[in-house]
Amino acid sequence: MDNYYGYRPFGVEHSIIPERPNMNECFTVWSDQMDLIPSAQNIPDLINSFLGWRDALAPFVKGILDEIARSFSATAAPSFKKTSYLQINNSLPIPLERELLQDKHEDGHMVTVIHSNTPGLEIYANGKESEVILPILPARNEVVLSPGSVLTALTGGAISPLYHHVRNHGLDNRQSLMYFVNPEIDKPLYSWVKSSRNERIDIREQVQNAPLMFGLPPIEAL
Ligand SMILES: O=C(O)CCC(=O)C(=O)O
Ligand SMILES: [Fe+2]
Repeated sequence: MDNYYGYRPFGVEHSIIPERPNMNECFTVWSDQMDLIPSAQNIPDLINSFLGWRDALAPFVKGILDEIARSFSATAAPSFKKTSYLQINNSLPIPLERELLQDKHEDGHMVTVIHSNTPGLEIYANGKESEVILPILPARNEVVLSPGSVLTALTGGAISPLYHHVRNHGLDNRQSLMYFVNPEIDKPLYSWVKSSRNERIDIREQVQNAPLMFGLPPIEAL
């Protein structure tokens, strides 16, 4: 797929249906694979800021995931660097008739670390069908950690995915920066909790194929 690494224009990615694309353009940095980004050599400052942010977040994410894994009697969380990526979304200024910049979704990853500079993000506080929808705006020195359906699979359903959408406030300078964290898939990845048939399920296919729901290609181990 063109436009998967580096700059991705508006129109490629959707949350529910392709006819309603997410109203933002993106820039993504996957793993350490700078050679996949067109013209990366011309934008070293941008790339280095992305990697600096990723390297600051990775130990924090590992600490939290290890703690969760241990509470389910797993030794540690799976490695995640090669299958995870940073993405900045630049929201497009559009008329308020379009209520949502991104429709309701969960990210389909293990966790997402989010920071945004202006309001818009709203969470379904009591699960997918929640009637309580709360705006979330991290302070300048805060991030939001959002669980996705891969963590749900790992925990046998104990941790639900956090459904959210992005409201259009008609702002012309809204950016959000996400670290989308996926477990590596070079060897079987078993859920931490046994199924009702007393088995541990290999969840690699789920990890790999989750982005298809947004019109994006499967996860690759880079
Ligand atoms: O823009 C935001 O605040 C969140 C973006 C988001 O949910 C996503 O890209 O998956
Ligand atoms: Fe999201």
